[in-house]
Amino acid sequence: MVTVLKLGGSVITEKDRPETLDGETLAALAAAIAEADVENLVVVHGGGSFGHHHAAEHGASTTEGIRDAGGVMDVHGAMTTLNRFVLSRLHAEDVPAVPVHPFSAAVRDAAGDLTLMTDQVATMLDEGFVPVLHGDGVVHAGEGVTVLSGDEIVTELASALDADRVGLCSTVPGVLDGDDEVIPRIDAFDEVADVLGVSDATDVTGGMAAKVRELLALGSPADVFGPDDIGSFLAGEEPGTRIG
Ligand SMILES: Nc1ncnc2c1ncn2[C@@H]1O[C@H](COP(=O)(O)OP(=O)(O)OP(=O)(O)O)[C@@H](O)[C@H]1O
Ligand SMILES: C=C(C)CCOP(=O)(O)O
Repeated sequence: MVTVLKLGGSVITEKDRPETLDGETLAALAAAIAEADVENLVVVHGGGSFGHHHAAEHGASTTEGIRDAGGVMDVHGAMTTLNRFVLSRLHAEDVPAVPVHPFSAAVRDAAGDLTLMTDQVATMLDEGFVPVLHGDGVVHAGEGVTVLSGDEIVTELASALDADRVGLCSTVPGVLDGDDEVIPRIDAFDEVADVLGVSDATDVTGGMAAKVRELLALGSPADVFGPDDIGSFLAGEEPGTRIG
């Protein structure tokens, strides 16, 4: 049984303050992961105020690339810094977390289609590690380096590893309707298109609307929930919004 869990950048960082960690929330999430102790867990984290801030400054998105190495390193470097913070909080809870930097393991072709290497992730699981991937830059034929969202990594991993459970922990308790109530289930984009928006903070990968689109394309169910529900998700429940 494989579980893919994304820790949203909006949860583990202060998304409206450049390169600012939300250390307290990250520590609480790490403690919940340690306590649940699920087998075959892959963690992916988003960019928050680390990746999105630099990507926006360089005019980068999932389709618009960066062509200079300094710009690439601003984005990738900020994401590896955030990855270090995530790893160290997990290590503090004795979770056997190890890094995987997607910049060196992925490519987009000229049509924008992604190839992500996942054999190393599968072997890390077999060897008892918890691989920790993250949103990153990705070399993109004809564009230089574009942005690779953690959400896209989640769906790629879920398919490649044939994941049984997929969870996205964001800053909201689920996908919200027009009255800010959690929508329990989404089966089609059109059902919710008018309430879905981008992120409140700087975000180059499309916020909740892009997340729902990406998860519907996965073809198996995924749960979107808030930080208070991570324990419930890891215990096998279905908190928040079930998508697909
Ligand atoms: N209908 C909606 N329901 C819930 N959130 C919504 C909705 N429409 C827009 N949003 C915004 O989407 C945000 C979640 O998307 P975002 O991409 O910021 O999440 P994340 O994955 O946690 O962060 P990151 O992209 O940095 O990893 C919410 O914080 C909210 O601002
Ligand atoms: C902005 C960068 C580099 C990563 C974005 O990943 P996301 O926060 O999961 O959308």
